[in-house]
Amino acid sequence: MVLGSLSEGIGFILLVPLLGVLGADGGVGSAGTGELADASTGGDNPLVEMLLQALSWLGLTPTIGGLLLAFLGLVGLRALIQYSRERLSVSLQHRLVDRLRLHAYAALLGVEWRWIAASRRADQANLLLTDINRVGVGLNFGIALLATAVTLLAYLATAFILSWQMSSLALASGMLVFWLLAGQRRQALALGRSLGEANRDLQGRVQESLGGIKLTKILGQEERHVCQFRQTLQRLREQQVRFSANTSLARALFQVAGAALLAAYLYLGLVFWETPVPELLTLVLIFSRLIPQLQSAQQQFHHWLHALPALEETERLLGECSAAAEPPAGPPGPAWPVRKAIELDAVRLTYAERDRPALDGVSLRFPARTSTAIIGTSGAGKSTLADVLMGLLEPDEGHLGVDGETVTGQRRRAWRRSVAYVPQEVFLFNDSIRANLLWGRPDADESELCQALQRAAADFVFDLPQGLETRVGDGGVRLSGGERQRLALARALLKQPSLLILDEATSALDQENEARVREAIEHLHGDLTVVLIGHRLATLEHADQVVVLEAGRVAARGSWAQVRATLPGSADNIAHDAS
Ligand SMILES: Nc1ncnc2c1ncn2[C@@H]1O[C@H](COP(=O)(O)OP(=O)(O)OP(=O)(O)O)[C@@H](O)[C@H]1O
Repeated sequence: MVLGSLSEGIGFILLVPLLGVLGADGGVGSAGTGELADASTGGDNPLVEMLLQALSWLGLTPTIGGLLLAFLGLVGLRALIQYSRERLSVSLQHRLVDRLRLHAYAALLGVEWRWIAASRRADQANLLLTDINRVGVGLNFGIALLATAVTLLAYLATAFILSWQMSSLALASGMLVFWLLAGQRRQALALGRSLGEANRDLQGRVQESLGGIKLTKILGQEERHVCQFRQTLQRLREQQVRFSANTSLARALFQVAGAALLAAYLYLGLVFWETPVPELLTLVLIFSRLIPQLQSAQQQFHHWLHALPALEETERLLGECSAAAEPPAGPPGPAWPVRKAIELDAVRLTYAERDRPALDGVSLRFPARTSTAIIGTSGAGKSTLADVLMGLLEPDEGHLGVDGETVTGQRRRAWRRSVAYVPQEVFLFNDSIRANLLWGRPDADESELCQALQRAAADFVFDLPQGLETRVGDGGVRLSGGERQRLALARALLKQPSLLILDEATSALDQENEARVREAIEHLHGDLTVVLIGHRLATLEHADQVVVLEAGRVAARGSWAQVRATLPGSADNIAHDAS
């Protein structure tokens, strides 16, 4: 950067003797040889003298041809340096973007579930896809600004050596123009903020409308979505157009101010200070380069300020992620077997911005290798209980324990490796059935995959033309709800968990398949601990223990017969609702 600016400064100083030849001697110095007449070439400027001496020391005769060659060489050197700087800057930008993206992605995955559940997915997607990219672009402008600033310094230093009066005037005027454009810069910052909001809106809109596209079609609301999308796009476009107008206006103001300054310098130099023509022409040349440089600096600063809100937003979200980060996972260890029981001891948990606790002093015991059914009205706290049981949520009070060991901090992540969970809304990756199953256990072989499918009553896979290689589509859209649930159960079983939680996981099954899955679950009896949430009556009757939750509290507990006796009528109603 410094070398490039130096070459530029020296190059312009070399123009002084050249212009001296043309201006003062009216042509070449020594006829025929192209050598310069010594006194007139450098004027009385010590720096020019020094440069000429350095050239002759290098064995180069200060001829017009020699000086022009040296000038060309310096311009070439500067072009090479600029080319390398730009390449370096772009590669730095991409490396920063990739590293920041990876860091943010890992940070988002490592954050507490409570934070994830409370935050907006669109903001996280916007961080990863748009904001971090803007940070990279901002960095590129920042580096360019630094390079321009160094070049500007070199220009100024050269100009000061040639004529300190004009240089001071130029510097003062440049600072004045810069100060006058402060409003434009404030606007660039504000527009950068609004662009961030518009991007987040767009991200949210796209995610929501594509996620709910089926509902949109059923409700016949396509036009409404298009209209909302158009409004969001319009808002985004407005921000971009306003920023572009703001940048163009700043550039135009600079151009006018630059031309006015140049005219003023010429006038003052010629009429008042009687500056020698070669120096004046060099100064004109320098200033005609100085003004575009100042203009570039202003534009780069503008773009940097416009990208700054993205950096602030990235910092804010990463700060939140690090404040809400789960303790580190620790090295992967062996499966965590349950020998005696999983226990909840006086667990209390309240979600943010909620007055009422979702779980209020829940104490339960899940003996190893038995099944427990949890039922309760909607909002009673069943899913929250499941999240605590699998170590996803840390209770505010009380604790989760396995065989007497408290599962907290780092141990929560270790425990989760031994837990499998099948929710009502199954998630499948847009990949083959095989790839989806292998998420359960990456090293499972063919016979283990087949066995898991059999156990989960998912043998429909073998009748598909492409079998395990069948692609399931976005979220498994190419399969029926029941097929998705059975695949998710097969994936859970492949994990060979110590605790299997089925959260309304057979809701989409017909009676025949539900009976087959129930049979599969019954076969698991004695192998692993099973927790069934909100299941059908037939399942409840076979569970070793039934727990009824009411408003976050345990209302009844025992065998299905005991629970019915404790809560006559209401237990039946709840079970009926779940069916
Ligand atoms: N992420 C969350 N943020 C704030 N409140 C929540 C959150 N998740 C659940 N709740 C609240 O906690 C309470 C318990 O919810 P939970 O989902 O555990 O109930 P549930 O018994 O599983 O209900 P359902 O049978 O309808 O799924 C409810 O009042 C619910 O509104």
